[in-house]
Amino acid sequence: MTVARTLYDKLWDEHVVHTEEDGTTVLYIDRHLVHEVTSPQAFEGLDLAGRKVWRLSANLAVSDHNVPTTDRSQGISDPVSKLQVDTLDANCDRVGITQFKMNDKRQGIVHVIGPEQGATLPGMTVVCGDSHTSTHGAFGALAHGIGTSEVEHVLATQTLLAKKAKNLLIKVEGQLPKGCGAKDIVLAIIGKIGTAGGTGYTIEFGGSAIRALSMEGRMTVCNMAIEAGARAGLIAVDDTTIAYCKGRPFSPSGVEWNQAVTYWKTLHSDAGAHFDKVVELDASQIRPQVTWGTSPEMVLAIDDRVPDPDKEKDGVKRGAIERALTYMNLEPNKPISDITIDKVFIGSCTNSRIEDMREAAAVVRRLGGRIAKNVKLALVVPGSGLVKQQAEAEGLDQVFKGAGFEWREPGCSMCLAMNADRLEPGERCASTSNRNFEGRQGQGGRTHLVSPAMAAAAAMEGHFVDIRRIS
Ligand SMILES: CC(C)[C@H](C(=O)O)[C@@H](O)C(=O)O
Ligand code: SF4
Repeated sequence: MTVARTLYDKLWDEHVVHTEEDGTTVLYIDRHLVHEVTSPQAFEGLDLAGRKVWRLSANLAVSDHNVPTTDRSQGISDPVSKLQVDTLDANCDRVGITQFKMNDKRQGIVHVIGPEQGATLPGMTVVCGDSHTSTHGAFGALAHGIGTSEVEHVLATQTLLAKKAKNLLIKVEGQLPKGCGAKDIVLAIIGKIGTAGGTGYTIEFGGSAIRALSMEGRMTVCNMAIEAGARAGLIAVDDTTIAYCKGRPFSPSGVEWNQAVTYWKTLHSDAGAHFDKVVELDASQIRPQVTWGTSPEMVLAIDDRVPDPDKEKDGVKRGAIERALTYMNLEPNKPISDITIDKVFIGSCTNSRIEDMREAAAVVRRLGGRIAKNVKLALVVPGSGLVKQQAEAEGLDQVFKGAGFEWREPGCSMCLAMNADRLEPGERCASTSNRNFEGRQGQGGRTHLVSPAMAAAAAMEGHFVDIRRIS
């Protein structure tokens, strides 16, 4: 009798090259995604050791963190950003790695372009020197971030040293309320289990609410597995996965497609497979989520109030609440819907895919008019040139621009302050990204994480609004 295995067990077993007695394993890596921030020293190390890239075709590179999102015809003005982007170009040209350069239509955020190109496929091991590589787990791929020295290791050997994590199943059953989506699911999960809830585990997201999500929604959920403490998040392969992969540039075709699909259909946890921990959420109870503090677990629903530290008995937690409220400049007990904002950012590898663009544009259309007077800047930054092209073909850019939003070129943009897009000290932002740490979007900037629909509504009204009322 064969032992019932989880999806994670299957993906792991399939890629083991060798295991030491202490569990240290040499894992074969199928896809290596490369960006400009974490690769320079890796290429340098390779060079110094006189090594070559083991399997060129397994690599795909793109610059995303440092690229400007405004007119690119004049190049990059910031010297530090320019150096990083130029270095990746030079490294890829020299060793022969396929790269989508800054002015290539296919350029975009690494976690958007991998799936879009079919470079991320079910059953693969996918790594990248970036913590949000967990995104690719939405395809039933074992995907996680690695450090710069590991980037070098993967380039040189096509393998990674790893230890197996435990299995955590997060089941989200039932139907989401109107107006709620994947971002609300994952923020609610993090609110429940905390930012350390997934530490030491690979999370499999399951249940009817997860199965009902599109691939875009599934990527949003897996993207934030890392914010729940897990390096990797997974979702079982089903017809939605297979339909998404069909016909993409790097996807197999013909006989190979049929063979691949046969294998991909086995990529789910077996009935009776053992999970070390199981967490359950009722989708019908999820409300539109807004973070109020400086960690993704500091999250509440739109109809809640800012926490009151005086009501917290645990001294450590009280201190954390007080510190977060001071940084965020929020008074205890203030209704979340009364929080006014200065800027809006719709983008990032969490929420910059075509469905996110559609979701935000639909809210703008429904509310009509222009962005609120107190909103100084509302940015919409598509995740890739191809997302941008598709959105423009659908007229979404016109909807945004007509309402006073800025429609930008693809990149990480205001998700983190590594390029020209940032918050000024004290500014408050409704952001569809994944991290609300102190200074994340610019020194002294204040970030509230929300869904694309919630961000669009906040831009139009100038404060957070209950999207359920306008859905
Ligand atoms: C710059 C990069 C290493 C970093 C990451 O690993 O996630 C960034 O993408 C982020 O989101 O903070
Ligand atoms: S969009 Fe943000 S979270 Fe994603 S890779 Fe870029 S900086 Fe990191």
